[in-house]
Amino acid sequence: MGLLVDGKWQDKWYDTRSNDGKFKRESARFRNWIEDKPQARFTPQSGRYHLYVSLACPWAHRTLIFRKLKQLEQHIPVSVVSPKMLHHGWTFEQYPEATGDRLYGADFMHELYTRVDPDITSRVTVPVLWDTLEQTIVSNESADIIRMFNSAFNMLTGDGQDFYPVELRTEIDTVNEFVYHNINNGVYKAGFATTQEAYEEAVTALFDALDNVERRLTNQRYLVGDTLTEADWRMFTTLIRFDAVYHGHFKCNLRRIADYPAIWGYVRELYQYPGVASTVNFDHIKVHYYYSHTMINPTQVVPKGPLLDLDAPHGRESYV
Ligand SMILES: N[C@@H](CCC(=O)N[C@@H](CS)C(=O)NCC(=O)O)C(=O)O
Repeated sequence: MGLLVDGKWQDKWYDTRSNDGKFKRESARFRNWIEDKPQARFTPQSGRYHLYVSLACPWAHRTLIFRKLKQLEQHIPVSVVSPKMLHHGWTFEQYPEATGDRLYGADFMHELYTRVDPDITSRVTVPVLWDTLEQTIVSNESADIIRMFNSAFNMLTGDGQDFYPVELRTEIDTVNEFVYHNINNGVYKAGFATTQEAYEEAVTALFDALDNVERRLTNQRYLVGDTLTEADWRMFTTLIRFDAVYHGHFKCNLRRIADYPAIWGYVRELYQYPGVASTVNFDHIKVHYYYSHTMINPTQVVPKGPLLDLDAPHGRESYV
C-alpha cells in the first residue's frame, strides 16, 4: 500500500493519526466523461477503452457488473490485478484469475498513473478506465464509470436498460449518499480505524444503516421501490463481501448479513441476477483483505469460511 509523490512510489499506509484515528477516503483524481456527442473529447467507440480492476475491490466490482449487464464485454476489455497488494500497491503479478496488464505488460498499477503524468502525486486506485487513444485515464471514480456504462455506449450495444432513470434520480441520489457514507465507506471506516472511539462511531453508524435498509427491504423489493437501479448494485458489492471479510477482518460483527432476513434474500436475488455471479470471486476477495492488510492481520492467514449458500431460493419475487 502506498502512493505516488512527484512520480515516485512511496510505500506508506493511510495516515489516520492526523485525524483522530479516523480513516478518510480521498476523492478520485480523474473525473472525465465519455459522451455520445460528436465534439466530446472521449466518445464511445468499441475497443478504445480498457478497464483495470481488482476482483477484490467493491468499487471496481460495480464497474464489472455494469460492463456485464450493459453488454460491454466485447467493447471494453479488462485487465485484472493480483489480489495481493503489499509494498508496491496493486501489481500485475501472476495469480489465478488475474490477467496481467493486457495493454502494456506493466508490473505495477502505479506505472499506469505515471504514464499519464511522470510527475504525478496521487493514490493509485482501481478501478481505472483507460483511454488507449490518448493513453490517459478517463476516470478512476467507479460512481462515474457506472453512469457512463449505463448510457454512453447504448448506440453501440443496442442495450437500452437504464439503471439511473430520470424520474428516479433524486431518490437514487439520496439513497446513494446514505449508503455510501454509512455502508460502502462505513465498513472501511470501521476496519481502518485506529482508535476505539473512531471504530465504535463507524460500526454504530454502519449497523444503524443496515437496520434501516432491512426495514426498507422488508416493505419493498429494491432500495428505490420496485425498480432495480444503480443504488442496488452500488450497495450489493459491499454486502456480498460483508460476511466473508468485513464481519471478521474489519470487525463489523454486531450481526452478519445472513442474520437480516430481508437483506440476505435481496443479496441472493442480486447474486442470482443473470451474469452477476460470474463477477464475484471470493478467493480474490478474501486473499486481498486478509493477506494485504498486514497491520490488521499480521499472520496473513486467510480464513476458510464462511460457508454461504448464495444459490438458495431468495423468495423476493413475491414483492412484485
Ligand atoms: N473513489 C474510488 C475509490 C476506489 C478505491 O479506493 N479503491 C481501492 C481498492 S478497494 C484502492 O485501489 N485502494 C488503494 C489505495 O487507496 O491506495 C472509486 O469508487 O472508484
